[in-house]
Amino acid sequence: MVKNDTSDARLLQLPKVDLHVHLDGSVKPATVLELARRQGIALPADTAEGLLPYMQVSDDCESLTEYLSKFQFVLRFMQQAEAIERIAYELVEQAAQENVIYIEVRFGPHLHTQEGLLVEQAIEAALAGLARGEAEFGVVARLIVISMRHESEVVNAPVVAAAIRYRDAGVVAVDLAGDEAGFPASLFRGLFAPAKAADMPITIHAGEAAGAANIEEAIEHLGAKRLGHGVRLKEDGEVFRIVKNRGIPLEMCPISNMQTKAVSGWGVYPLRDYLRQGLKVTINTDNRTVSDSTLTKEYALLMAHCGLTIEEIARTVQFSVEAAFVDETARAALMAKLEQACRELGIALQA
Ligand SMILES: O=c1[nH]cnc2c1ncn2[C@@H]1O[C@H](CO)[C@@H](O)[C@H]1O
Ligand SMILES: [Zn+2]
Repeated sequence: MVKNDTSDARLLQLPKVDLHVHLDGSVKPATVLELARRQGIALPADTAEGLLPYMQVSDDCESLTEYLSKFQFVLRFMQQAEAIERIAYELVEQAAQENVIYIEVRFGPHLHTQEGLLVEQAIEAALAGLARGEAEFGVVARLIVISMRHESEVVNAPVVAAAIRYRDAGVVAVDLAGDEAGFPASLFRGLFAPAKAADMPITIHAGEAAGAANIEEAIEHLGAKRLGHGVRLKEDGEVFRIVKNRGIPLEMCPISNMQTKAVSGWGVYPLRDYLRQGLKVTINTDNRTVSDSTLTKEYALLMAHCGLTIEEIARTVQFSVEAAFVDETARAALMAKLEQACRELGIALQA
């Protein structure tokens, strides 16, 4: 990796926003050690280091489905409210360590009901952990509730309904995640109709493991206001124009996109082209542990491999603030923080 010392120091200091990060993909291995001990669950290794192969993908990961298999291991330890609360709190802590000022954490509450927890209890636990983190570290932290593609509507409809009920308590949006190639967006029109009707923001994982048709479907029929990944947008000029003309932000996650083989390598990663063609590109971690990611690392890799300038990185943070699911007062406060820091760091922002 090419390193530029000056820009590296500024990358760490730059205020950041993470709009796309999964709770269950961002658990610290050391926390699993403690939770396993407390919950009486046997582990395949007795050090944090030794647990990594069970929690992180390796470079030879071949697909999104292989990537998703990593989540089974960690979900075993996330079936109790205290565990969810703690992991949410620790995710805010991890974010604070690299100057994240705003984070939208997402999780699928139904994945945490294997031992009797209710969807509502899982949501409350995650919200409590985020609130504790926000109070302690000063990172504004909100929750996005996920429905999983492989789950039936009988499971997913109550998840969307619960998300809508917790709207004023810190749930800011709903999402669809999981196996995109196996379950196209068109199957979920009915599922998101209540969120649309309630004017609850919707973001959809689309154009990651399947083509641009899923992006069009997510926007036109599911009501997506933002897109998770959207890497494969370039495959269809018409869909590209829709995304551009409507200013729909892309939540791109470069390291994850390399690992799931959404693209074949950094040389053909379209993020910089999208940015230069006027799309509202944001940069996110997806899964801090599974992908071994931080925003600082994502930025450095984009500068090294795709030629992004630090000004372009800051531009994407500006897009993230604009795309955040917050009210206008909160947005203005975040923008002011970003602008102030950029002045101090000597990074020119677009007016
Ligand atoms: O990049 C991704 N694409 C699709 N699904 C994902 C990705 N990362 C995580 N999950 C899925 O979302 C669930 C809830 O957080 C995780 O358990 C995982 O199955
Ligand atoms: Zn994701």
